[in-house]
Amino acid sequence: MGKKLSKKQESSETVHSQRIDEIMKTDNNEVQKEIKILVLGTGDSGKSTFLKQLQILYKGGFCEQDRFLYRTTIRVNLMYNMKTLIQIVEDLKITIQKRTQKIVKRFDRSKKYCEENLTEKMKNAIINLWNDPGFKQAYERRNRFELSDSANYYFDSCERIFKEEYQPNDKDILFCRIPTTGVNEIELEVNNKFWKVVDVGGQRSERRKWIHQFESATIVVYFKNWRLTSNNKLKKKKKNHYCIQ
Ligand SMILES: Nc1nc2c(ncn2[C@@H]2O[C@H](COP(=O)(O)OP(=O)(O)OP(=O)(O)O)[C@@H](O)[C@H]2O)c(=O)[nH]1
Ligand SMILES: [Mg+2]
Repeated sequence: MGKKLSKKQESSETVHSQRIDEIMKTDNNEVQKEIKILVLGTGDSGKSTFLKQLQILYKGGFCEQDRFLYRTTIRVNLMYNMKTLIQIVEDLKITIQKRTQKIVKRFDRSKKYCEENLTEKMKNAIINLWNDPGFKQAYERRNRFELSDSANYYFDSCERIFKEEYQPNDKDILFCRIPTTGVNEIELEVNNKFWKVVDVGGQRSERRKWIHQFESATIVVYFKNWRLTSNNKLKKKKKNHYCIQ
């Protein structure tokens, strides 16, 4: 009797154990299925650009609402970039044409640009200034200043960007710089696996938030800004101005 009961007990324990094994296997598979990639790096190193590329490659690109939001930023950035380039021309005392000097004097150097500054006059001013070889020379020397590497792309596209019906294409969006505050996430399903890619802000004030993201990270990817290599350190001199140490 006792022997029979023990056999029953044994088989029930085996079933129980098998069940636990199955649950653990399923749980393990679930955990393995979601891979969290934490993207770290200093500001302007290309973290958010990487997420945009993933959006294009795996999520069907950008919706109309996204494009509309980028449109305003691209236009406003374009004006700020020209304002910075004028500052570079002046600071470096680069020779520019007489006709261009007049445009510089009349250039609207607003503290805060918005869509209202997008006038025909502004568009012509940017195109004319950019056509001056002195401005191209200033752009080549931008590494001493806070001017985006993609500024030339937007200056070249000024006519198109100022058009009323302008809708940014994927390249326009990839080049658009918006410093991240907080956390951006994108979830993807690739090769039967779920990937969560987490992008954080790399500006100094944002870095204290990184610690909260490490816990469940499977992979950490660190992006490096080529401008900030040890031989090419940028030291802030005054607002918007950097110099190489
Ligand atoms: N030419 C070129 N430009 C790039 C490349 N990757 C990124 N950029 C540009 O460099 C800038 C990087 O900006 P973000 O991707 O917003 O940088 P980030 O690391 O997210 O910066 P924070 O959000 O401030 O931490 C953008 O203007 C991009 O267009 C690249 O491979 N080639
Ligand atoms: Mg970013």
